[in-house]
Amino acid sequence: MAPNITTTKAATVTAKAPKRAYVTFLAGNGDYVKGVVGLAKGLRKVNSKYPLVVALLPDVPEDHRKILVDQGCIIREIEPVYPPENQTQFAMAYYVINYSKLRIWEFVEYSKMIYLDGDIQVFDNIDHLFDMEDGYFYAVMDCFCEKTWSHTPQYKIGYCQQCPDKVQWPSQLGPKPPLYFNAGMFVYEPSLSTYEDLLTTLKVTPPTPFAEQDYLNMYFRDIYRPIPPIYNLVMAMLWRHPENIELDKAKVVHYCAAGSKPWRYTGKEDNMDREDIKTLVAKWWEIYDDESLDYNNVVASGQAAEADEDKQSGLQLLLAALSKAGGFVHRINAPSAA
Ligand SMILES: O=c1ccn([C@@H]2O[C@H](COP(=O)(O)OP(=O)(O)O)[C@@H](O)[C@H]2O)c(=O)[nH]1
Ligand SMILES: OC[C@H]1O[C@H](O[C@@H]2[C@@H](O)[C@H](O)[C@@H](O)[C@H](O)[C@@H]2O)[C@H](O)[C@@H](O)[C@H]1O
Ligand SMILES: [Mn+2]
Repeated sequence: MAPNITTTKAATVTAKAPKRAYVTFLAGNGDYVKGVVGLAKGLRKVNSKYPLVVALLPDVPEDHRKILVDQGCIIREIEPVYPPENQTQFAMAYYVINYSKLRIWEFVEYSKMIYLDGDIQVFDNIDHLFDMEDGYFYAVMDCFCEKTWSHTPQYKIGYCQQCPDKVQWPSQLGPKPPLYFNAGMFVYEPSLSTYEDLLTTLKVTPPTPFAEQDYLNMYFRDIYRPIPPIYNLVMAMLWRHPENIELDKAKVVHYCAAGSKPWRYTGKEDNMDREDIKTLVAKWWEIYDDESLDYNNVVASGQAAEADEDKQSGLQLLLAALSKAGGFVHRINAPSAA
């Protein structure tokens, strides 16, 4: 077979493909930037094809922005979104800033995105989630068993959608609530009309304890499709519903249990002395500390590979010419897909 010398990089690059990216959210000058760095390196380790966009609030300091750019992230500043004034107690005080996550619907240069919290790590490639059918909102079902849920009727009667048959939903409480997702990870399609409607509807919606998570659950309830818990392992599942979890198959881990953020981990809080938790925290640090996953190092080795490729294609042109001229070249490898 003659080498295909007409397949140039430029030709491949201009082929139109829907744009996709991962996206996370960063606020403040604290240590969550470490979470985002860890996530960027984790996505690189599993060879994700798509970049990580960081939607950040104006209060993220310049040195943190630089760290992120140096890690290959695309940074996009967003304006904070505040819920209407109200007496509501959030499950955590800082959840109030999480309404700002709604701005990511504005990123319409991408047709589909996967949102990941900064306290998430990926241990396996999940690019295939972009191929799921358009028109739905995909996320993993949450668990209602931790203290953070103590304000809810679900918690009070011991009902959890993870084991819906253990405690039956009492008819006195009305119809069973719709499936409820954890908003630390979801697959969605940016859209300006959805974005505007999300923000307009928020203005007339009283804030609730789980902030934007409750709101997104309400807003997308008709198009929500649950995906398996391996795509967002909410840590409490390990002790609340071990029968629903295959830890060795988990692709995405969400360090959301109290005391589990790897960069703050002390092991002292409830359940934090478990061996599985210690291992997951150690696995996060392994990625964070791995210098070979730093963007600069990966780019450098990538450039070296590209240079080799260029040399190779130059060589191939030469060989092709020679083969035409003399026919003494028996076998030439076709260039690898650019
Ligand atoms: O000071 C903060 C608090 C939160 N976040 C972002 O908001 C997300 C949601 O908060 P968190 O993950 O702490 O909530 P949890 O999942 O533990 O309930 C984080 O992952 C970060 O992406 C942040 O950047 N800075
Ligand atoms: O602002 C609301 C937040 O709500 C969520 O919190 C989780 C977490 O706090 C666990 O500790 C609970 O046990 C769990 O059930 C609960 O849903 C998301 O992880 C986060 O991204 C954000 O949307
Ligand atoms: Mn989180």
